[in-house]
Amino acid sequence: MIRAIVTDIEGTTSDIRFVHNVLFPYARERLASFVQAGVDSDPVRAILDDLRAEISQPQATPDALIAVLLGFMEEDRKSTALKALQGHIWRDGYVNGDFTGHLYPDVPPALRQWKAQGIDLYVYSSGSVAAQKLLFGYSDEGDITGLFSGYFDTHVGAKRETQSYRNIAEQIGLPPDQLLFLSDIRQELDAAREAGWQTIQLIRGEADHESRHRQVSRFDDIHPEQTSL
Ligand SMILES: CSCCC(=O)C(=O)COP(=O)(O)O
Ligand SMILES: [Mg+2]
Repeated sequence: MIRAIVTDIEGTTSDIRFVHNVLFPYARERLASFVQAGVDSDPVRAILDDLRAEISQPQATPDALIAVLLGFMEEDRKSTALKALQGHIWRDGYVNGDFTGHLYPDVPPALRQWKAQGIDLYVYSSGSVAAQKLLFGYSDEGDITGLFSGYFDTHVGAKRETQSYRNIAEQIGLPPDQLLFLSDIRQELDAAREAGWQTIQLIRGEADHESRHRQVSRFDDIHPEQTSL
């Protein structure tokens, strides 16, 4: 029996094009000036210190770190420091109404139905917890953060590592076979399955013929009350 559902964002609840064509360029264009303006105070100061630790360069200057961050953005590196910084930059965009967090239309009704069935809902994304709360707080359908019982980011580990799902299960406090992970990425689902979780792959675009996970194209094709997913 499924007692909690943990969902990915990019490619699962939300269009990958929103993340790559709206959020990432918005952060890239503002990254250097945001860092330069905030270099002497938190949160920027703390994020730069975390980045120095992440790259083992304790003496790196802010300009050098800006270059590292832009390089990370280029390769879509899931750096915890980069993700924290992006979350702070995106805040302005959401608050100013430059964009709203994209949600596939099938997502909010399904989340509401699962919640009404007594299933707890969580988010796990490489985007920082603050960024996740912004996306769902300023979503196409308004603030839907009330549906979620908790959020996880790379502080629990990377999404393709099995230990991350063990850590999340421990924090949620449920046995892994009562947890369902939803993602578009086969390797993330493989890691969750390895940790004993149930898994479903969202296929919002291109088919994935190498996957051994059950596949659906919409949230309303998911029926967690059925024992056999
Ligand atoms: C909180 S929305 C932005 C998501 C993000 O920054 C990202 O890199 C998505 O990565 P994921 O591993 O969740 O696909
Ligand atoms: Mg994804």
